[in-house]
Order: sequence, then C-alpha cells, then structure tokens
Amino acid sequence: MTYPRPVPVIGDATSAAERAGDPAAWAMPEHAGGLYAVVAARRDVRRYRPDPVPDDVLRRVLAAGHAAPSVGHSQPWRFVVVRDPATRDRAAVLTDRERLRQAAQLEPDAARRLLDLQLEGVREAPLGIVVCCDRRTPAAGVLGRATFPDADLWSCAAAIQNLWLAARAEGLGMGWVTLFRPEELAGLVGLPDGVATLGWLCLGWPDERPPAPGLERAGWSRRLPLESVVVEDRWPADDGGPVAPPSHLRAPGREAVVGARDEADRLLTPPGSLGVLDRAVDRLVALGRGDVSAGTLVLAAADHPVAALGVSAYGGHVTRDVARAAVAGTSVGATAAAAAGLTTVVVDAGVDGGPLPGAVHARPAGPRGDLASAPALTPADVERLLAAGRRFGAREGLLALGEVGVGNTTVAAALAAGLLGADPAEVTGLGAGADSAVLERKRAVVAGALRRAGSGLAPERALAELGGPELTVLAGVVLGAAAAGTPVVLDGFAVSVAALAAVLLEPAAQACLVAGQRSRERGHELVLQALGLEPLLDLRLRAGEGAGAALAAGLLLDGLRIRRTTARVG
Ligand SMILES: Cc1cc2ncn([C@H]3O[C@H](COP(=O)(O)O)[C@@H](O)[C@H]3O)c2cc1C
Ligand SMILES: O=C(O)c1cccnc1
Repeated sequence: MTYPRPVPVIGDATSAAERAGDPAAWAMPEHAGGLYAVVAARRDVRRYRPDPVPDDVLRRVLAAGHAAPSVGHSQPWRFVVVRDPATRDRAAVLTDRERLRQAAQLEPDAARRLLDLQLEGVREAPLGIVVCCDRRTPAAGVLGRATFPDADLWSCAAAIQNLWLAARAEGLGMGWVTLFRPEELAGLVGLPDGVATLGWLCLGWPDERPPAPGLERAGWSRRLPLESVVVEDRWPADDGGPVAPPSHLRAPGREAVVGARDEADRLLTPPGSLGVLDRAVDRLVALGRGDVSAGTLVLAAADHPVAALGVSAYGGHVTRDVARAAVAGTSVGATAAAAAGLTTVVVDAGVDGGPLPGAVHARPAGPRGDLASAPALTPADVERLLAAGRRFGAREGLLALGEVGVGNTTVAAALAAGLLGADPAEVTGLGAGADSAVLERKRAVVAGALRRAGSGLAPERALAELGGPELTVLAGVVLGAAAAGTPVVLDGFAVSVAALAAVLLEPAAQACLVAGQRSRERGHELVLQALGLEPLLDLRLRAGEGAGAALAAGLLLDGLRIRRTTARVG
C-alpha cells in the first residue's frame, strides 16, 4: 500500500523524486530570455529628461533593490532618495570638483576624454539615490561577515545591480556616480559614523538610449572576451602578472623567436659568431623579415622654442638647412642612407619658416612652449603627430630613424628625465657642441621643465609637456612599424628617447627595435639600458640626422645577407 506524499502547504512543495526526474524544472523559460535581454541592455545613463518618475514605478525599482541577496540576510543597504534640488546641485558641484581633480592625475588624452564624458546626470536626473551601507552591526554578529568583513558592502553592490536592472526593465535610466570623495557625499546627506556610502545613483527617464556602453563608444575600454575572465579549476600558474592595459600590439611569439635561433644554429659557423649583429638579425627573422634587403631613412625635423633660451651652440637656419639638404639627398644622414641602400624621406614636424618643400608634413597646429615656462605641445597635437607617425611607420623594408632640430638634445634630455625619473644632470650633455656655459643653461632649463611638469610622467603627457614634435612623430613611427612588424633601427640620443616613449606606451614595440649605435651624448647609454637594447655600433658619433642609424642599417642589411647566404649544415 502506498500513501500520497504529504505536501507541505508552506515552503518547498517539490519532492526529491520530482527534482531528480527533471533537475532543470526550476527554470523560468518564459522569463529567462527577458532577463538576459535586460542584463545585456543595461547602460550607465548620463542624460535625463526632467519628467518626474511616478511613485509606483520608483517603488517597484526600490523593491527590486531591496530583494537583493545580502550576507547573512543582513539587508545592510539604505537608500537615501534625494529629490531636493539644492542637495542635487551641491552633489553636482562635488562631482565637478572631483572630475577636475582626477583629470589632473591622468595623462592628457585620458584627461580630455574624462572631461568630455557627459557627467551631468547628477544635475539633470529628477531623482538621486545615495546608496548606503549600515555597517554599525559588528561583523562577527553576521553570518558570513566574520570571515569576509566587506561582504556587507558587496551586498549593497548587489542591491545596486538589482535597482539598475529593474530601472532598465521599466525604461528608466540609471547611472552610478562615484566621482565623489566618500566623506563629502556622506556629509551631504548627513550619514552618521558607521554608515558608508557606495555612491550616487541618478534615476530618471533617459534622454539617451545608448546601444553600447559609453566608455566603450568613447574608445576608453572594451568588453573583454569571456574566455579571458573565466579560468578552469585553478588560477593559472603562468598568468604573467596583472592584466596589461588593452593593446593591439604583439611582439613575435616564442615560437618565432626560438625558430629564428634554431635556423641560425644550422649555419656553418659557431652559434652567435657575429655577436650583437647576429642578435639583431635574429630579431628581424623572428619578425618574419629575414628577407629584407632595402629600407627607408625617416628624418623628422623640427625647430624648438627652447632654443631661444641659449641651450644650443647653433641657431638660425640650421634645422631648415639640414632638412633641405636631406631632401636634396646631400645631408650627412641622407648620404649615409644612400650608402646603405636606403631612400630618405624627410618629415617636416615643425621646421621654422613654413612647410618645407619636398617633405612630408606633420606639423603641430597648436601653440608650442619652451618647456621651462609652458608645455612643448598641446595634447591634441601629440595625438595628431603620433597618429601621423603611426601611419608612416607601417611600411615595407626596414626603417632607420633620424632627427634634426636645433635644441633637441635639451628636449630629449627633459623627456628622458621625465619618462625615467632620472636626474637632469645624468641625461643632459653637450649636444652639437655646447660649452660649459651652454651646458649649465641646458641643465637649468631641463631641471626647471621637470619642476613645472613633474617627473615619472605617463608617455603621452611627457610628450606634451617636454617632447618635441619630431620626437613625437618618431614615437608614432615606432608604434606604426611595430604594429606592421617592420624593423626599426635607432640612431642617437633623441631618437632613442622617442623610441622609449613608444615602448612605454606599448611595451611590445620593443621587439621591433634595433639600437643602431651608442653615441657620445650623455644620457644615451641610460636610455638604451631602459630600452633593454645593445647597440650595433659604438663610433662615438655626435651626428644626429640618422647618420648612425643609416650606418647601422647598412650593417644590418649585410648581416641579413650573410645569414641568408652562409652555408647550412646537414
Ligand atoms: C650643422 C648641424 C647639423 C646637424 N645634424 C644633426 N645635428 C644634431 O644637433 C642638433 C641637436 O643639438 P643641440 O641640442 O645642441 O642643438 C640636432 O639638430 C641634431 O640632429 C646637427 C647640428 C648642427 C649644428
Ligand atoms: O647622440 C646624438 O644623438 C647627438 C649628439 C649630438 C648632436 N646631435 C645628436
């Protein structure tokens, strides 16, 4: 005789047999699609209509927040619903202030994008909700919080997500604003000690309907692929440390690097017999450019307002004259390039006296400062010149880089010190022939520029504060070349500093670089060390103009030819 199962009238009415028979029967298929659609369509909304939010809608949204999971079922969230326009205005001023403070910490490009972001929601949205966490209950008293004392805050974050999804489903916009100093926001709505705030939620009918996250549309970031955030069973042993900022640049993989060495091992000569040259050839083979037999000298030229401060032994028309001779193929850099079988292209990055005939033009549009009293370039020009360089760098063959610009060893010294946090005295040298009085002025100018701009700067900021336009173009060329897998041979101090800026922006760019030479200029050795590069030549050059890069490029092309034609063993 069997009896009917006593079904409880409260609680879970299902039986073990039912659950075993269909483990998935708890699903809500009629709702699941809708839920995923809401999750995917949730956006951080920053623009609002002034129309009021009906009380019943607000209540449903708040109830969804209140239905969130919480540690030990402690429900630590409190929602301060702000309707008072005066409080909203004060909150808006706090965010404006914080936005400027944070922008000042960012590199110029990021700062501009931060300032461009529409953050007016605090003022516009008819409702503000300050989400708070009442932390006055001792952690030990709440199941789960004794071990994870911050689990109460996480619970409040879960409540915020519930509010957000409910708002989205209702057609309301919501934005979570954390551009506040927490204590200032707490003071604004009178939170007692022990009650923390998680920020300000804007809530109202949206005056935008963004199809994709705003920061993604603004190019700030991108959603990572799911595979990059999910791991199986254990944290990977070789995770390579913190995730690097998103980058499209990739150095050649290990297989290519090892493959290049394996291939070299088959030559009828002891491995690495050609020393530093062999290592440079290995780099090119790993890039897939072992067959390169030609290339281009890119000579970037610009004058510098800092030259007016008496930091160079030269002045007047020298930059223009050398650049003109390079266009004509008769500067020492261009003749060295021709000797190495390279063609020369001159990039006018701001030569005094107007656009240089016969050159490619990538000249700054905005005002230019002398480093000591004003930034060298505007952030917009840095962006433009980097982009021009990038376009230029993506080309066939190999690239040798050169510069000409009276005063630019001062610029390069300031940039090196700014990027590396080095002492100005360590990186300031004689340039094109300074005497001790000029050298003293150079050091003073570099030190003053660093005091004004600060040191340890992010690369784009350093280029704007301290860099020269020709060095910015060259940094862009390195990035463009690296993206295209094009090898780049560096010249002296200034070119190496430009390459350093590029490598600090995109570390993978280092793999395409070959240091052409170690020059006599003070600071060059330090910069080469920072680049992790050993130079091919050490001729005590004091040339610039790409002469050293051209000489080294000739040697490198020889090295490639030697590699291709030397007898192989079995
Ligand atoms: C005739 C002449 C040709 C050059 N070619 C390269 N430089 C080198 O010297 C300059 C930097 O040194 P400073 O910072 O001391 O002015 C740059 O133009 C650099 O390329 C030259 C300099 C001169 C005078
Ligand atoms: O080392 C250099 O690059 C250098 C030195 C002096 C003048 N111009 C360039």
